[in-house]
Amino acid sequence: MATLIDGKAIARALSVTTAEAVAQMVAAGHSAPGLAVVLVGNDPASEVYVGRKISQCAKVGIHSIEHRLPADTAEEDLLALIAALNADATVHGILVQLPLPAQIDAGKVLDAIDPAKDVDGFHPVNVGRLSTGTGGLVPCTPLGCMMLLDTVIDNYRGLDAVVIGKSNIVGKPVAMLLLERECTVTVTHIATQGLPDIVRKADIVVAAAGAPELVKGDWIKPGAVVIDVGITRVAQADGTTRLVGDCAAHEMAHARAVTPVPGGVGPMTIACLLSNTVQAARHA
Ligand SMILES: Nc1nc(=O)c2c([nH]1)NC[C@@H]1CN(c3ccc(C(=O)N[C@@H](CCC(=O)O)C(=O)O)cc3)C=[N+]21
Repeated sequence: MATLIDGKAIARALSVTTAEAVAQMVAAGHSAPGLAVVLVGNDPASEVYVGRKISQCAKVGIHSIEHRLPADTAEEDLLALIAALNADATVHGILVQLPLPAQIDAGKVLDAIDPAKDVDGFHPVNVGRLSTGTGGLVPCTPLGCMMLLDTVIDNYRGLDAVVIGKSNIVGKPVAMLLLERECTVTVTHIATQGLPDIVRKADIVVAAAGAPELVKGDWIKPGAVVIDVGITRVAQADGTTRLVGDCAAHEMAHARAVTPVPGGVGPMTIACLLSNTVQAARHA
């Protein structure tokens, strides 16, 4: 039976370390790290995630400031808020929840965040730093994926890693992190031809296509490690809903280890956000 990688427990352990780091900073006479969370509009999923981020901040001693803006906010008003947060010395991290409403150019907004406060790691400077392996803030979900992999793999050198999904938020940065560890990395996506056969070669599979149960059991090589980043709420016959990942979870028994959905990558994303906030505060 495949080992279930307990993302909840690993995230909890990381948050304990983060809380200790915060306590040390405060004991040394510094102010607590501050995280500004910006939510534009009222997408229900975003509200749930933002609420979770805020409550986790409180648990580790990070001072969070929530900025809620109406769905019809003009781009220039959001840019003005970002400028104010950049200039505010009590704010060490800035997170603008995505997706943004259609009238706002998300690229412009991410470009406007001070790279030193970009705890999501989405600013082009941090993307460049990741791709050259020269430090910077690393996106939370990819960082969390690597921490989960680290619990079952100690030497990545020469392993075949297949990433499914080419997003700027997960697919591309996680590919960079795997490459840094000297995996042979193949980045695939929903239009990749012969995807099952490519995945069959993988020692490590990171599924981040946002396509529920795309990856079947017979795509997975026996002994492979599977990180399931996908999280989609699907309706069931009885009218209730459930969360499903990008992998057919019940078909993964022959894998060496798998992450559950929920309880896998999701909790790590938030724990890494808190950890990035402390890192940004330390540098400041
Ligand atoms: N600027 C920005 N940064 C983000 O990091 C960001 C974002 N925008 N927009 C949306 C996505 C999605 N995301 C998740 C965070 C936590 C869980 C999470 O905690 N999931 C739990 C609970 C799932 C549930 O019950 O809903 C789990 O998987 O166990 C999931 C998804 C962060 N995102």
